Amino acid sequence: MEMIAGGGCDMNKHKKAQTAQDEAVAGSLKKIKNKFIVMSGKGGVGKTSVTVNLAIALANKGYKVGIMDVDIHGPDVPRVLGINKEMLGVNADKKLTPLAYSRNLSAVSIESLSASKDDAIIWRGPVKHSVIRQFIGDVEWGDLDYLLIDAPPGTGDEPLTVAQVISDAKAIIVTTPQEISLADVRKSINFCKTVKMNIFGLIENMSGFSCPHCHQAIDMFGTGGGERTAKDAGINFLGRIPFDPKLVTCGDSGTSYQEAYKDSPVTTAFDNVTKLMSELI
Ligand SMILES: Nc1ncnc2c1ncn2[C@@H]1O[C@H](COP(=O)(O)OP(=O)(O)OP(=O)(O)O)[C@@H](O)[C@H]1O
Repeated sequence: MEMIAGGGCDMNKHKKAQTAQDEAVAGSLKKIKNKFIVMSGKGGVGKTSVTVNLAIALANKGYKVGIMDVDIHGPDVPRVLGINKEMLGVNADKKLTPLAYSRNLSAVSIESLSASKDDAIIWRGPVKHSVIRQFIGDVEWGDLDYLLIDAPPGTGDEPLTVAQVISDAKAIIVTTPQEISLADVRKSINFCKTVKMNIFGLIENMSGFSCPHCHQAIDMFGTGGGERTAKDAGINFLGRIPFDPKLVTCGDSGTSYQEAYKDSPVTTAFDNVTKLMSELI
């Protein structure tokens, strides 16, 4: 991928490239009906797991779905989808072709551009901004019903770039039920207000655990805090995803949880969230 950021001696050439990329970005976005950025105030609350599973649930319903992994420093989407051995292709128009997970679901991640998966990426904000624009404009996304954008935790360069470049992107905030996570959610809500990004709703992840032996419900991190926070902030509560250790093993091995555990409470929860999403848009 040719970088157009980082300065250049020929200003005219740079401006021309910038205009061509603006047009490419606008052209790609025009073909995508719904854009959602999945964000959280705190790390490890399950953003990637939620993004991937929402995408699979939507694709299973027949929607065309793309995942754009803008977690530049910790790109996990290809691994969780089980397509981390593949690299992005290039088509006849010199556009990048996303990784195909299934007929309805494709993904783009920085992970699928670098041959060495263990390299640390050390980029400043402007380079990340440029890469995210290229992930939109230089990728042949085609017509999509949903683009889900997996952002790193917090309110840094990546969500800021998404807010600036994709003006109709809406935020889905993921939290766990503990008070510490909920405090961080309030920061994400304030970030969205500041950058004028609509908040589509909030999902409470790791919400309750059903003991596999006695089936008793155990509230490991509490439950209901997400719904209360959503209500207080006047935003949609999209649902609760229960804690299930099998999600960890599936995520680590790149196996589809929803395929393996079709009737589980987690699969049902993702199905319900995606139903609600299509009702609310
Ligand atoms: N509902 C759940 N039940 C059990 N484990 C879960 C659940 N959701 C996520 N996990 C596990 O929690 C860990 C963190 O999840 P994940 O990587 O999706 O979080 P993240 O918010 O994207 O993390 P990061 O801050 O690193 O971007 C993973 O091991 C994942 O498998």
